[in-house]
Amino acid sequence: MLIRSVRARGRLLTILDGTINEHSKRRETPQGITRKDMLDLLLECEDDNGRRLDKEEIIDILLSYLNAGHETSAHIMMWATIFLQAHPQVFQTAKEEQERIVKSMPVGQNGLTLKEYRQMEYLSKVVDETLRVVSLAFMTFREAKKDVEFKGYVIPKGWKVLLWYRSLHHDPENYPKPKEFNPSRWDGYVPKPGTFLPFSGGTRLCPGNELAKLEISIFLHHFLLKYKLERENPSCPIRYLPHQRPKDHCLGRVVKICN
Ligand code: HEM
Repeated sequence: MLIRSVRARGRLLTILDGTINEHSKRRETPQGITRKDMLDLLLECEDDNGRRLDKEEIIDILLSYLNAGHETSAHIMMWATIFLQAHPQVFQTAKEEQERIVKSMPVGQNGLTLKEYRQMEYLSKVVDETLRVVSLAFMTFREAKKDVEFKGYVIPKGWKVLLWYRSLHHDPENYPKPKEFNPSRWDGYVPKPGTFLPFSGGTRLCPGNELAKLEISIFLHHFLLKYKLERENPSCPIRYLPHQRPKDHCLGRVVKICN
């Protein structure tokens, strides 16, 4: 297992190394770059002393984005399809919203734009509710930079604090009947500060949070309009580590329901 993962890392490093070289060369051509992407920004950014990131540092950042941004969104997409399929009424309401959005698109428009995305009010609640119930990033650590007093206790400087997001999201005082998947609980509801942190908060807030919600919503838009999920073992037990998922990896079929 360890050897395979070291080899896989080696292959990834070769690919990313090639991509960076290619990108750097393209930046030197007369046509240069027409549109900057994340790699351009990483190649350009400097600290206060004018030092730029070296190739190894850029590769580390790209790898951390790849890890942090892939499995997370994919798992939430999977759970949203599971919940939608298990709650036909929610599925129907979300589907009708997407049908309305498609109907209101200007003739000739091919594909979704931000305008349509912003109209996905109910779907956004489906996504938030999925993030809450699943709490994929269920905990993290922080270190106290100075003595901190909290609810009559002192957390001494240097101590590590374990933040258990799932217990926040499943606290019945914040979310009545917390185990229930109920997107309508978000109707007109603004969570109290610190009670909804699927992407963490503060300076380490997930930088991919808006992108994640966008890609999950686009995926669900297409899923709702054209597909359904037929699970092989709908009551399969859940495995919680490293990420929450059915033990059978959600074995089943995604079936096309119309053209
Ligand atoms: C549903 C999807 C996602 C969830 C639930 C999620 C959740 C989180 C959480 C809770 C953290 C903070 C961890 C901590 O406080 O220690 C985090 C950090 C991070 N996430 Fe996400 N994330 C998601 C998608 C993405 C995407 C799409 C990207 C990038 C394309 C991304 C990139 C990152 C990075 C780079 C960090 C580290 C930030 C730092 O340490 O300053 N995430 N994410």
